[in-house]
Amino acid sequence: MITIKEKWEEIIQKLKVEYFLSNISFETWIRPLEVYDIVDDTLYLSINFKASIEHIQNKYLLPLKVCIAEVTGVEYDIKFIPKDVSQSEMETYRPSGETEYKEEIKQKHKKVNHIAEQANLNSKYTFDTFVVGGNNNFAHAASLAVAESPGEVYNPLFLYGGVGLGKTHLMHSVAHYILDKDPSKKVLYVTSETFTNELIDAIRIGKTGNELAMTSFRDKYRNNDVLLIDDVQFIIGKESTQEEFFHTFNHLHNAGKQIIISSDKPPKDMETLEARLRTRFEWGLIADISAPDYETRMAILYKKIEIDQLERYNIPNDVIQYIATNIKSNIRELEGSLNKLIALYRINNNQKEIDITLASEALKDLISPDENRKVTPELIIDVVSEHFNIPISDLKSSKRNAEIANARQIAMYLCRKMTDTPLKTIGLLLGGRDHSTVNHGVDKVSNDVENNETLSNTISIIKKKINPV
Ligand SMILES: Nc1ncnc2c1ncn2[C@@H]1O[C@H](COP(=O)(O)OP(=O)(O)OP(=O)(O)O)[C@@H](O)[C@H]1O
Repeated sequence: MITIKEKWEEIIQKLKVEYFLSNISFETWIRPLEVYDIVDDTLYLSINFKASIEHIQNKYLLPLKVCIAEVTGVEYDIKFIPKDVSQSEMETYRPSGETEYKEEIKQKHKKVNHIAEQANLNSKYTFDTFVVGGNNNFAHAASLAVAESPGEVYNPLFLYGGVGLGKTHLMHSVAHYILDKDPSKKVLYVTSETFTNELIDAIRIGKTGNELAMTSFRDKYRNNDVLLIDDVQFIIGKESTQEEFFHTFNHLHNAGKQIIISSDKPPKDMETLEARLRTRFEWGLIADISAPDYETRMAILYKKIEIDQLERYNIPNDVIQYIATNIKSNIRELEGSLNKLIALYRINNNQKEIDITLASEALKDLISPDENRKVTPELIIDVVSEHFNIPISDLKSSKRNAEIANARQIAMYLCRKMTDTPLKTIGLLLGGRDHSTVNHGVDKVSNDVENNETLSNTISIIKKKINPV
């Protein structure tokens, strides 16, 4: 309590700076807040007017939580109460009974988690797990503003930046935040690949006389309060997809629904994007995410250690610094190297110490950001695994279920088409398969790709991920 009171000025000044509060907002809403009491993990803040509670709750609850946690190191639940509340009234603001309260929260979480899953959201991608640094603070503040007032402030919100820098993480954070506040909101996250493939299917089925296919496609995408489209660069050059997306966009925008888009570049640099879509993308706010600086990389590594409970490995500081120094331009790789380090340590039955030597072994296959990305079979297998969200170990295993077998054959096909690697070597890299199995896989995908437009779309997207140039 004393710490919070002592640090209160520091906390609210941090909030003002980091969340770009105007003087007026700061003086009206934040300055009058006072620390009233702390009970267990709940911090009670008093407010001048009862009527302002809802507004402050909606606008400033999360920023306050974040700043208090950053300054004091403690995450509190926050409750706002009117300034002149009496002790007996105070009880009405407290949770009625600890057990019922916890049960209520648990049930709410369960319900929201289920809704988030249906919206295709990754439960790990929230504002709480997102590290804010100089590279992303503008995008973060914009995302938070959209999360607080969807459809009202920046519409669309267009996030762009290089591979693995947190665009998807931020989009999902906004969606989780909105659902947490109001689980009745309809939220949908899709990649532009899914949008394109579903459109291709709807058109194909429509041609067989089934008119409902297109209607249900449109219902799915237009009947939302928040639509998130990831990696929109992959719809470029596909006329019918751009056309349909244009109408989806207009429909949602006219209805005041929030659209969030991510891309690897800003609209002005998307050369073959139709002009009418480009202008629309520029209507709202465009925010970029760049590569993180050293301090942010360190903070991300520490956050990951905390979230994945890796403290028990006692990873020395110089090892963490070594990773942060060497992996500079892709946060996915930053996280990957930490995972690889732990995997190496465990493979060696915890015999080898976690030190710089082990770390350099873990990092040796990672592409140096300064070098041009060389297309190797290893890289292809990596990208395919990530694209289909299937672990590399499954691609190499003897598992034969359709999803895995399909991804494995696509990896074979791409290794053959994009590199000079002999069939035998591809087979070895994919779990010791013989060259005739690889040959069969390559032939199968080569044939299917001729007749299957969704497969062809998927493969062209994976190719761009492997070699963006
Ligand atoms: N600021 C951050 N704090 C914590 N984790 C982060 C941050 N930025 C990215 N990450 C993590 O890095 C990984 C890659 O991020 P994400 O998938 O959001 O990148 P992306 O920009 O969407 O990449 P792509 O261009 O490949 O779609 C994720 O695991 C994400 O949680």
